[in-house]
Amino acid sequence: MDKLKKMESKKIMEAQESVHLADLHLPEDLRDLSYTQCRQLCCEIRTTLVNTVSKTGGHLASNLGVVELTMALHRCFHSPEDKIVWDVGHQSYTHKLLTGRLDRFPTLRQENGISGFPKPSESEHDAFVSGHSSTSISVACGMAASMRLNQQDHYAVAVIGDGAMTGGMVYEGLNNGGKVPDNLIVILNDNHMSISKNVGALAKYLASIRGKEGYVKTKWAVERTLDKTPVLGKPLAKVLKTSKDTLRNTLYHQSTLFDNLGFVYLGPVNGHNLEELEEVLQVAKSYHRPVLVHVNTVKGKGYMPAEKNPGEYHGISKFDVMTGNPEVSVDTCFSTVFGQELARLGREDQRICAITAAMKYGTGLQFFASECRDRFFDVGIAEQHAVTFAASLASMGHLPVFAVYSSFLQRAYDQLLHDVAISNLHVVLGIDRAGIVGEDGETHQGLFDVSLVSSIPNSTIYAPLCYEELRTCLKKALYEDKGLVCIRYPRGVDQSEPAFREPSLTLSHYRKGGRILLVTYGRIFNEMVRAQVALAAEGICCDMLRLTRIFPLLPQAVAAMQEYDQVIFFEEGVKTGGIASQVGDALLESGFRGRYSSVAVQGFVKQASVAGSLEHAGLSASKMSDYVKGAVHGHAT
Ligand SMILES: Cc1ncc(C[n+]2csc(CCOP(=O)(O)OP(=O)(O)O)c2C)c(N)n1
Ligand SMILES: CC(=O)[C@@H](O)[C@H](O)COP(=O)(O)O
Ligand SMILES: [Mg+2]
Repeated sequence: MDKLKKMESKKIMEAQESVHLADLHLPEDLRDLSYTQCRQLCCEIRTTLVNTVSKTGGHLASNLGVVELTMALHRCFHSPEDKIVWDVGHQSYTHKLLTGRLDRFPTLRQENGISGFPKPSESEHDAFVSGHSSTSISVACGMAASMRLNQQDHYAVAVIGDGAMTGGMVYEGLNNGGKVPDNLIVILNDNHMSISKNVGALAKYLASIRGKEGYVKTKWAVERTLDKTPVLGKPLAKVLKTSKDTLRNTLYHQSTLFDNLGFVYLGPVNGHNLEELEEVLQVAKSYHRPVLVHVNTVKGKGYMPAEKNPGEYHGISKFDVMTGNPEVSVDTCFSTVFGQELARLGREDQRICAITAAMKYGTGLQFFASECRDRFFDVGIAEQHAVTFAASLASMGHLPVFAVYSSFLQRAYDQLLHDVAISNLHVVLGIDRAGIVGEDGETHQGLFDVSLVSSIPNSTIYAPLCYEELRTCLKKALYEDKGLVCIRYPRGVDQSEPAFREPSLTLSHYRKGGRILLVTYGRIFNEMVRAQVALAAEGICCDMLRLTRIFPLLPQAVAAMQEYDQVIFFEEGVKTGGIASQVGDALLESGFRGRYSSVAVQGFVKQASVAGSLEHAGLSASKMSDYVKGAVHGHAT
C-alpha cells in the first residue's frame, strides 16, 4: 500500500470512530480528525453551548454561529504560536472549548470561573483581552509586526464580525495593516447582524459583496492550479505570484474595498462548511501578506429559537432549553423607563433626537425608534462618532440624547471634551449600565464614567435612584440644564423602597439625630438604608445623605456635612477622581473639623454577580455596616 492509501485508510478508520471533546488533547488533536469526526464534534459543541448558557447566561447566538469557523481556524493555524484575536470576544466560547477548557466551562461567567471573553491570564490561547468592539485588527497588526521583527513565520489572525466592522478603529487598523508585508489575516464573520440588525452604508456594502458565490469558486480553481505548479526557483515563484494577481484582477475586475486597501480579499465562503473554510484559510496562509477572508455565517446556527431570534439570543440570561424561554423575564428596568420616557417626550418635541451606537434594545431606544423614526439614529458601533454627531445636531438647534453604556462611553472622552464641552453644546447622555454590571466582568463595568465626565468643565451628572427620579432628571436635563448633561443609571430594576423614593433633583437628607453621616448616590443607597437599619439595631445612629445631582458638587451637600462629627461616603465608582474624593477635597477646603473617609471601587472588578461584586468592593449593606462600626471604633481602613 503506498503512503497515500495508508493515510486514506487511517482516515476512514478514524472517521468510523466517534470522538468526544473530553477524550481529545486540544487543540492539537483536532488536526488528526476526519471531517466526519469534526462535524460530530461541532454537534457536541453546540449542545454544550446551549446547555451551559441556559444555566449561566451569556452570548449564545454569536457563539453558535462560529462553531465550524473556530474549528477550521484551530485546524489550519497553530495556536498559541499563531495568534487568534477575537473581536469583542463574546464569540470565543468554542475557542475556549477547543483549547482545553471543557472541564471549566460550566463556570462560564461565574465568580472565579472562566470568562465570557478572551483572557490571556486564563489561557495561552487567548491572545489578547477584549470585550469592547473593533480592536482586533489593530491588535493583529501589532502582533504581525512583532512576528516580522522577531523573524517568526507565524500568523496573526483577527476574527471580526460585520457589526464590529462599523467601528472606526477597524479602518485605522486596515489603513495601517494594508501597507505592510506581514502575515496578517482578517476573518470577517458576516452574519448580517450586530446585536440587532447591522445598519449603515458599510452593512449595505457587505451585503452587496457577500452574495457573489461565483467569485470564490472560480478563484479557488485559479489558486489551486497556480499553487500546484512545480516550484522552479524563486524567479518563477515571483512570476507565478504576479500572474496570480493578474489573473485575479482579470477574472475579478470588480475589486473590493479591502483589495483597494492593500488586502487580498478572499470569499465569501460558507462559514458552516468545514472543507470550504479550510481551503480558503490555507489559501490565505499561502499569501504571506495581508488577507481578508469573508465568511458568511448564520447567527444562532443550530438552535432554532436563536436562529429565529438572533438579537434576543445575542446575550441571554438563564433560559429553558426546550422552550427557549428565559427563566425570569423582566418587563421594566431603568433602560426601558428611560426609553419610554424619551419616546413620550420625543412625540411632543420635534427637536429631540435619539442616538444609539448599535445598542437600540439594550438602551431601551426601540420605543423612540418606532415612534419618532426619522429622529432616531443608530450609528453602528461608533461611540466617538455618536458623540460628535450629537454635538453637531445640538449646534443646529436639536436636542440630542445619546443613550450609551457607561463602559462604551469611555471611548468617546475626547469627543465629549473637544466637540461638546468646549463649545458648551447642549447634549444629553443616558449613561446606562452605570456601576457594577456583574458577569461580563472587567471590560464592561460602568465604574469610570463619573471620574471621566466630572473632569470635563461645565458638565452635569445625575444619579437617579428610582424610575420616577430618572424621568424627572431626563426632563430637567433636556429643558433646564445646559451643556453636557449626563444621567447615569444601573443595569436592572428599581429596588428602592417606596419610603425612600421621594424624587429629588438635588439631594435627600434623612435625619435620625446621629452624629455620623453616611453619604452616597445611585442604587447603593438601597444597601445603605439596610446598613443604617442594622447599625441602629446595634445602637449606632447614622443619618444619611443621598445625592441625585452628583456633579457639580452641591454647596448645600457640603454644608450639610459640616453638621457631623464623622462623614463616610460610599461610592459605586472608582476612587480616583470620583465624587467621594472630590467631596473630601471640598471638605478640606471648607475647614471641616470632623472625620471624613470613603469607600469606593479600587482596581478592575472581576466577573461575579452584582451582589457579590458589591460585597467585595465593600458596598453591600453588611460591608457598609462593618465599615461604619470600624470607623466608630476608630479602626476603619
Ligand atoms: C465599543 C463597544 N460598543 C458596543 C459593544 C456592544 N456589542 C457587543 S457585541 C456587539 C455586536 C457585534 O456584532 P458583530 O461584530 O457582527 O458580532 P456577532 O455578534 O454578530 O457575531 C455590540 C454592539 C461593545 N462590545 N463594544
Ligand atoms: C458583548 C457585549 O459587549 C454586549 O453584548 C454586552 O455583554 C451586553 O450587555 P447587556 O447584557 O447588559 O446588554
Ligand atoms: Mg455580526
